[in-house]
Amino acid sequence: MAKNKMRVRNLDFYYGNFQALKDINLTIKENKVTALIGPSGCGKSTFLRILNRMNDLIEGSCVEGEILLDGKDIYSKEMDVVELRKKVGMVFQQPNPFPKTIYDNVAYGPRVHGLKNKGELDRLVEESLKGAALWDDVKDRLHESGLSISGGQQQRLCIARALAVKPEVLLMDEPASALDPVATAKIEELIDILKQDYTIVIVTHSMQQAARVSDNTAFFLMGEVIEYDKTEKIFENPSDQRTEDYITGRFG
Ligand SMILES: Nc1ncnc2c1ncn2[C@@H]1O[C@H](COP(=O)(O)OP(=O)(O)OP(=O)(O)O)[C@@H](O)[C@H]1O
Repeated sequence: MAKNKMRVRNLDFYYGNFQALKDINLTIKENKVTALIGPSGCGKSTFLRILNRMNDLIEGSCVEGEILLDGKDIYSKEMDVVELRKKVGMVFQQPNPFPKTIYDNVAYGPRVHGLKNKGELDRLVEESLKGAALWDDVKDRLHESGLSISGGQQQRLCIARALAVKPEVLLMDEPASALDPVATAKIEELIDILKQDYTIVIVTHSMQQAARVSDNTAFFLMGEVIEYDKTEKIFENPSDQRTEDYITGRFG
């Protein structure tokens, strides 16, 4: 039985007066891939961002309920948000390397957290690029711009940048939707490898992708989780008619 890595209880979320998430309860299992699916605007990205408090800066937003990481409430006063984001990293839809060298992109996080030793940084950059299956592509051009490589490579660079601070959970918001099929397949293969060491939560618009990469799937609809179960169950024998309608393409 996989351990619970994150646990969400009775979560409500508001943008001002608009309630974007309603009474969400779900558990994210360690070293598994959890996919969030559902039609546009149903709250998937909002939910993902709550998991590392990326929504904190949105004026007028309000979180109610409990979100636990290893049993600790991430919204409690004692929680250090910088430490939280180190543990719970994020990769976005559009590859967004910094306009810096490949090396400096990966070294950025560790440097912010105080690592100065060149030998250690070199090792960490190599290890992170290997972890993101990018080392062989870029090992001879570490001092070229992170923007000089292909879109798929840029996305793997962003994954390497996230891995460099040694996170425990990786949040991915449609990480392959801006990529071609070959680059997408590489990201999917990588996700399969990364889950040995990390807990992954991925938002995807592609049901095929959710079916291919995830262990568990949550179906969101209008701010609610309609069904959350093992991925095979969701796709082969969903319990709720609305899930079935969505996965068979009857709406959304
Ligand atoms: N900053 C914001 N302020 C106000 N409302 C917002 C904000 N961000 C999102 N919303 C609203 O919250 C709801 C959920 O949005 P969210 O982006 O989480 O959905 P989603 O399922 O990720 O959609 P998509 O698949 O299109 O990215 C939508 O109705 C959206 O318009």
